[in-house]
Amino acid sequence: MYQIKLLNKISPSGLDVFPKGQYSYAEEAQSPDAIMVRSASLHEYEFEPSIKAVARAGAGVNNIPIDRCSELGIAVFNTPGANANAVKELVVAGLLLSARKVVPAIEWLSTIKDEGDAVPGLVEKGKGKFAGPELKGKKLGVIGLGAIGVMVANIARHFEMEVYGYDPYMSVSAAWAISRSINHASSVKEIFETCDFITLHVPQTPETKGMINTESISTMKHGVRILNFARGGLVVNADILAAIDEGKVACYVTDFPSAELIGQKNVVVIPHLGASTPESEDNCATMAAEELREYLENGNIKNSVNLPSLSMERSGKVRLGVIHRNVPNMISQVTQTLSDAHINIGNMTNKSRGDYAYTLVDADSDLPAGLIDTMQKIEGVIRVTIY
Ligand SMILES: NC(=O)c1ccc[n+]([C@@H]2O[C@H](COP(=O)([O-])OP(=O)(O)OC[C@H]3O[C@@H](n4cnc5c(N)ncnc54)[C@H](O)[C@@H]3O)[C@@H](O)[C@H]2O)c1
Ligand SMILES: O=C(O)[C@H](O)COP(=O)(O)O
Repeated sequence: MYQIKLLNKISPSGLDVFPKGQYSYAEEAQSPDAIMVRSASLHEYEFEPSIKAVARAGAGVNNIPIDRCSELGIAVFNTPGANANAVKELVVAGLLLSARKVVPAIEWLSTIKDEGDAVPGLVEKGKGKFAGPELKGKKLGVIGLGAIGVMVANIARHFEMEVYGYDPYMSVSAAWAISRSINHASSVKEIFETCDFITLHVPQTPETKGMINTESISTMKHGVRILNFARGGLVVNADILAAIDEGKVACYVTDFPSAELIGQKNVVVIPHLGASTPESEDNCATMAAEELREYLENGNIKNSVNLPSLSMERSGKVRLGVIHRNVPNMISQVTQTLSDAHINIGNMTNKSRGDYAYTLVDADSDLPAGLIDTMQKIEGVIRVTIY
């Protein structure tokens, strides 16, 4: 029986992917084979030795200690694109909220709610202070052209915005999906200097952390509107609040609340609702559960963020999955261990990713006792699993 430990609320339609009688899932598990998580932080988590995989039902993996997982031989998965449409739709709302002052206007209405028949007149008299510009004809800069950024760039064209996109690592599939009418920015500086609206769609990494700060804001247009539906850490809150105070930034819309942002003028704070739709919660949970099943049952890897993608049709009697360092002589030592035990290899495949590599072997006969221990002791082998 495989045990899945749930560290966040996971959509039931994803949990239905796990066959009853073969899998159990719960918030507590004695010896979990895998973890399913959304935004809960695993940075302080003591991984049980039984854990072979972590599946993030979502996109961002900055809540997971990827390097530590790799060293423990734990495969980390995410669900690319599964919640992109939900985020895109909320970004559209964010664009409009950043321009049209709808939030403070609604708040103002509650101050005149006891004025009886005078309300309509007060509205017409007072609404002027909530006027805001249209999107049409304005320049939108999209930083990060992945699953979400491409969708945002494309839909903004339907508002007749002039769209600029920046992503030095853009994937081929994103390049196919983006509209030809999007202008290619060759540097992030070009986005900062050119655009009236800037929206962030990059992961939080050491490279992107704090990218919106006093220095970068100083290169932006006066009255720029900034949207952050990616991660709170991309923006230095104190710097953006100071820029709002000076009028340099007209509005900051963020999906990542913190105490200093809530209630501030010209800041719209949303409680991390980007992916909170039933559709995207189902998509993410289903994709994550399918990835886990494929890995736990067959050792096949799809959508891992720390190990290579690798799948092989099942053949032979026993399958071995070996996570090892990406250094010379590993494959030969793995195969030598099998040949020393007179085991014929029916099929095998290997792929590397950065410092790590993964070898899948289908053996034609049962493995003798002790073989796994012998293989596990090879220097550079991190984890050996039988499937
Ligand atoms: N608000 C939410 O609920 C919510 C939901 C989903 C994702 N997110 C956040 O949004 C991020 C993007 O999600 P996605 O699904 O589009 O991911 P993605 O991996 O499809 O796209 C990220 C893109 O950023 C690009 N990139 C990386 N570093 C860059 C840099 N320095 N400059 C420019 N581009 C860079 C990558 O090349 C990639 O194309 C996630 O990492 C996550 O942090 C938030
Ligand atoms: O990176 C993501 O996928 C989002 O931030 C969604 O997070 P959530 O699953 O906690 O809503």
